[in-house]
Amino acid sequence: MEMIKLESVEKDYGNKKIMVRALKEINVNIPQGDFAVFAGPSGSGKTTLLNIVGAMDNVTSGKVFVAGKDITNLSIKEASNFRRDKIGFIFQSYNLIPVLTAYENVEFSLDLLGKFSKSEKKDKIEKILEEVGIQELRNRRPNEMSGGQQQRVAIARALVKKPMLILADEPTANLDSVTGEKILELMKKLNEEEKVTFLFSSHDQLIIDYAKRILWLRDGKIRKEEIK
Ligand SMILES: Nc1ncnc2c1ncn2[C@@H]1O[C@H](COP(=O)(O)OP(=O)(O)OP(=O)(O)O)[C@@H](O)[C@H]1O
Repeated sequence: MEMIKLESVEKDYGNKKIMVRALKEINVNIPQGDFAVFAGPSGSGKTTLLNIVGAMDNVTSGKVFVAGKDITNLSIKEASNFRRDKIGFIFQSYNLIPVLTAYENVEFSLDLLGKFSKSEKKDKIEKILEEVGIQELRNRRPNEMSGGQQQRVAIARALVKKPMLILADEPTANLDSVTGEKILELMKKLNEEEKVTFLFSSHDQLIIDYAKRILWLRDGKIRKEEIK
């Protein structure tokens, strides 16, 4: 099954006077279970594409399908439900809630779904904290953890609801290369064992090395698709 399908996607920012065409005639097919990256220089359109796939931004023209659903013209409410139910997000700046502990940050993601009891949540959270290797840090707040540890919490938060798709925007940008590699190994394991589809945006060579599919962007166009 296709997890992501983009058909003739174009994206303009601005108005008639000052217009930036951020994406031009983008056609993409990413199958379920893939480990794919949008790669390319700064300003080439990577983040814009990731935001479109995550229903955080609308296209100017073209069609967007994710997990078999047409998400091209969702209302604000539909888009937010779609993100909550189908997608896990990981950001370069982690975006954890500072007043909550690691455990509570992960719990918050399940609370949004509103369908699990306290003990169901506990089982899921403990399992995922162990899987990402931070069980002993469960009571720490973000400012009491290293960058790599915070990124593990962010991964646990994205994964705990078992999303079909994880979107990760430059997830290794703030990590040293050893920590970045550990995080990527973890993501690869989750991709292989849990069959979660990963889509990255990055110019980090490490992510490009790990990716199974590389979509090379330049000036808002896909210049080359590389499959390993
Ligand atoms: N909100 C916005 N308003 C106007 N132009 C924008 C906006 N967001 C992005 N752009 C423009 O769209 C183009 C693509 O930007 P985008 O952020 O998607 O690139 P990127 O490849 O993710 O870059 P980086 O690696 O620097 O994050 C750039 O020319 C950028 O200046």
